[in-house]
Amino acid sequence: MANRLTPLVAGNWKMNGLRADLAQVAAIRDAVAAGAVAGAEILVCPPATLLAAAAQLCAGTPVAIGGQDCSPDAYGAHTGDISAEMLKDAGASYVIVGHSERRIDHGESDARVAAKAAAALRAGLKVILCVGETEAERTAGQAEARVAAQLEQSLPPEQAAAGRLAVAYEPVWAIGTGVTPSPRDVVAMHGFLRQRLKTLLTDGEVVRLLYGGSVKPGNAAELLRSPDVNGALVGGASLKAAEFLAIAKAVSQH
Ligand SMILES: O=C[C@H](O)COP(=O)(O)O
Repeated sequence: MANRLTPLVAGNWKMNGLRADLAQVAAIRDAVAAGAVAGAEILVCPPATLLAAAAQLCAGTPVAIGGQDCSPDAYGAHTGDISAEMLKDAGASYVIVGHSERRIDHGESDARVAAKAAAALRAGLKVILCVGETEAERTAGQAEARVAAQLEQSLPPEQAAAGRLAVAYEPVWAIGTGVTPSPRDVVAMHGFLRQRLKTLLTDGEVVRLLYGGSVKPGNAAELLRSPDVNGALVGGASLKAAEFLAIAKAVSQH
């Protein structure tokens, strides 16, 4: 049966944004509060330096704020790291874990990603777990095997995850490149991930599956229209409120 889950449209600002850019968060908040994207849940994940201020701007509104990563540890001698508890305390309700930029830049293993997801859930956050194959893996016909392995090995414990997990499929070769899979390939991979989730989790049918990788206002409707695509994880196009809102509108109108 096709899923009819409330779509989640998440903006990942990555290492972008100064205090002046909080005006974009305020613009998103105002548009969402005015009902511009009714039918979709909206999340902004600014850099850690802006998280508390963004959360303050959006307090009491439907716009959620999230972190881009968290430590597997709750506190301690881990210079530069930020715990899930700290994100929660700053006003976050979500955190992204296992983004390919973290996996590649910081050598994060599936086991470490799973520990981060578990830590986030323990702290009371919702989790967006990212998976995705490289171009070489796709060319070698290993895309499904790769994302299946990442999914299985990065999942937090089932009981903790219930109702608080989303999975983002982000082919590494589509991130920030302007190149996307065909809508047909997105449908195929999301269908595959849905089947895997149903095998791995009792609530696998209702875990939202987001697509990420060069989503823009011009391609959002086409890329995100399948019933197993339950939203988007948007990078570059989330930095400007107008572009992000245009994507959210395209998603919410499905
Ligand atoms: O987390 C977001 C993704 O990595 C997609 O980034 P992008 O929209 O800039 O391609």
